[in-house]
Amino acid sequence: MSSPIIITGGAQRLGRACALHLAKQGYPVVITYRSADHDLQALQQAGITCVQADFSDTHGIESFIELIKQDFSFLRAIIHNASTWQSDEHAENRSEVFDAMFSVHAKAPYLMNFGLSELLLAQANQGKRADIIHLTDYVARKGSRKHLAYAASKAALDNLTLSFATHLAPLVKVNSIAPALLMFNEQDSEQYREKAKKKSLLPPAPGAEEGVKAVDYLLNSDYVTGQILALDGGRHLV
Ligand SMILES: NC(=O)C1=CN([C@@H]2O[C@H](COP(=O)(O)OP(=O)(O)OC[C@H]3O[C@@H](n4cnc5c(N)ncnc54)[C@H](OP(=O)(O)O)[C@@H]3O)[C@@H](O)[C@H]2O)C=CC1
Ligand SMILES: Nc1nc2c(c(=O)[nH]1)N=C([C@H](O)[C@@H](O)CO)CN2
Repeated sequence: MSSPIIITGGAQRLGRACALHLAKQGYPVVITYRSADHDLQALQQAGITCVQADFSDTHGIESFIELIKQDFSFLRAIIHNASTWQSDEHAENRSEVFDAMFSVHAKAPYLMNFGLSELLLAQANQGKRADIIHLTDYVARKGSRKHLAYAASKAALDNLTLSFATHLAPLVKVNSIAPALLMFNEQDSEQYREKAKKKSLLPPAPGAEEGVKAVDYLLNSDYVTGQILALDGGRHLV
């Protein structure tokens, strides 16, 4: 029996696609969800364990860590996918936006990686692969005009990739996947979608499958760690 893979924020979009794909490969998958308005039944029917968790504060993060440590002795991987794309542009309380961005994108991965490292190392000490994957963002290295705290928090997460890769080597690989526009949101206007086409060399919004392929590549590698895998359609050259 394989050890479980944790995917935070796995009830929709990229996290959901990864969870269904990895469950189909035979991994036990544990996803976290924050709000109840998701189709969890389809995930549960696929054999995926769904755990309610909110990483907006330290108590929520530490409660989740304790729950996982109670239920499991080994972990195959942790995929830190949970995220909120919050703008600062019209924020009434920028302090709250900053804290929210850094809690989910940096503090949660930081505390979970330390809190659950024993389970990853136990997996590796059996001679099996163990991985941490941080979902970051192209804007971590470019900055953003409308999502400043978001971009800064994703940059912090990319830096944690470098530190944890060293901290957990050679037993656990730690990498980032840094997408640019992978998927549109339902509310994105036609004008926004058209404008997006000019921002990358390749057609934008390839869909969640592009992220799933990147996760598969990293999980199956034996020589990639401390890397930031850009999925940006050549945006950095535009
Ligand atoms: N989509 C894209 O084009 C791009 C995505 N990325 C990154 O890739 C990853 C996946 O993107 P995408 O699928 O669009 O992500 P989503 O915006 O769909 O968010 C994924 C999940 O994160 C959960 N979440 C948000 N905040 C919290 C929190 N405080 N505690 C716990 N869970 C939380 C949400 O739960 P709930 O719905 O229950 O609130 C949501 O279901 C993200 O890290 C994102 O930043 C980077 C660049 C481009
Ligand atoms: N948590 C999320 N992060 C991001 C999203 C999203 O929908 N949820 N979307 C983007 C955009 O696609 C952006 O890359 C467009 O330039 C960024 N991050």
